[in-house]
Amino acid sequence: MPIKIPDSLPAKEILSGENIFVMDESHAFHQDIRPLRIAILNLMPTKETTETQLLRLIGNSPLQVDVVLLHPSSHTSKNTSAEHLKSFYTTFDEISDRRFDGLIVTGAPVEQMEFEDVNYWEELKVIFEWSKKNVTSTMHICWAAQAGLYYHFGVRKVSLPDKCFGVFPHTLSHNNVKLLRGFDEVFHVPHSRHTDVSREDIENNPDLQILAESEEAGVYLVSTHDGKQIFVTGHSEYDPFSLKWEYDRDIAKGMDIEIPKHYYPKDDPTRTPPAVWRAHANLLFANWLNYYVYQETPYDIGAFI
Ligand SMILES: CC(=O)SCCNC(=O)CCNC(=O)[C@H](O)C(C)(C)COP(=O)(O)OP(=O)(O)OC[C@H]1O[C@@H](n2cnc3c(N)ncnc32)[C@H](O)[C@@H]1OP(=O)(O)O
Ligand SMILES: N[C@@H](CCO)C(=O)O
Repeated sequence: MPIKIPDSLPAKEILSGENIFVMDESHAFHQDIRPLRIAILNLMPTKETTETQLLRLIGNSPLQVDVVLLHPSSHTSKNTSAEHLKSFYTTFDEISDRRFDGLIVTGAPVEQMEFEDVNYWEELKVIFEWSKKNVTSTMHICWAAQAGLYYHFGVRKVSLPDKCFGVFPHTLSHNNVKLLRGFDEVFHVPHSRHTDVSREDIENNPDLQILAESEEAGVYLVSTHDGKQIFVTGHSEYDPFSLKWEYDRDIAKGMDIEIPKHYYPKDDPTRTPPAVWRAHANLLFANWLNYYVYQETPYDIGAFI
């Protein structure tokens, strides 16, 4: 939340220069407050786990948030019960005439397919197009970041020789960007994917900026200059044991998979992995909700764009 201080206090100029969010009295006086309306398009097979992870992060905010859970109507879920979807989820056609302050599109285990072979791709394209006019800011996570960068900007998806799997150190590629406010100079994020986004395509696109990256895991955070679209290639929302669970699952299937990097103490999978990315995850979501959603969205959501 912004600090409200008198218009003429000297600290105002100093803090504004440091990109600390300061709101003067006249602006604060005119600010109306209402709950935020956020939609989560959950493409993960493990929907209950993912919705819990994302709600935990969204819930860590002083703002009231009304959440609408969406699943793709063109895909029949094998791993989430129809009862769960019927009780808690809706579909895009039910909400397409509404506007949202924020939209989160999750990852999906379809990264090794062509986008066009994913059975909800046509529906997702419609949702991506709709989001440009009907959502103040959209956060795309993991596969959704690859899909969104491809759909909106033609950025290619690239296969990796080995799965990018582990918890990697990241650094900031930009200063004074609101999404990065309060980030440590080095922070950690889990990644778990077989594909990457083309850095070259992102760098050649004047509408995109790389905000954070990792020597080992590559590009992590990308945004449009206006912050309406945020692309997150890792899984900051993952629980402490998500990577362990994926690793154990793949070993049980007999897959030839490397141990997640920088995860288990001394790379020993019998030891308990510490979660070292929680603070980053909370800050990323808090910054997005505050600066890109709450501060940007109009009070009268029906009236924008
Ligand atoms: C790059 C990223 O975004 S990473 C995020 C993805 N990570 C995860 O989902 C981790 C957890 N998931 C898992 O461990 C596994 O997917 C499991 C255990 C849930 C199921 O795995 P499997 O039994 O091997 O595969 P299964 O045949 O059930 O299909 C898995 C999922 O692939 C997706 N999928 C497969 N084929 C298609 C297709 N043609 N079109 C769209 N989605 C498809 C679906 O989401 C499907 O699950 P769902 O029907 O419940 O939505
Ligand atoms: N995170 C995924 C890989 C990408 O589909 C998994 O290991 O299940």
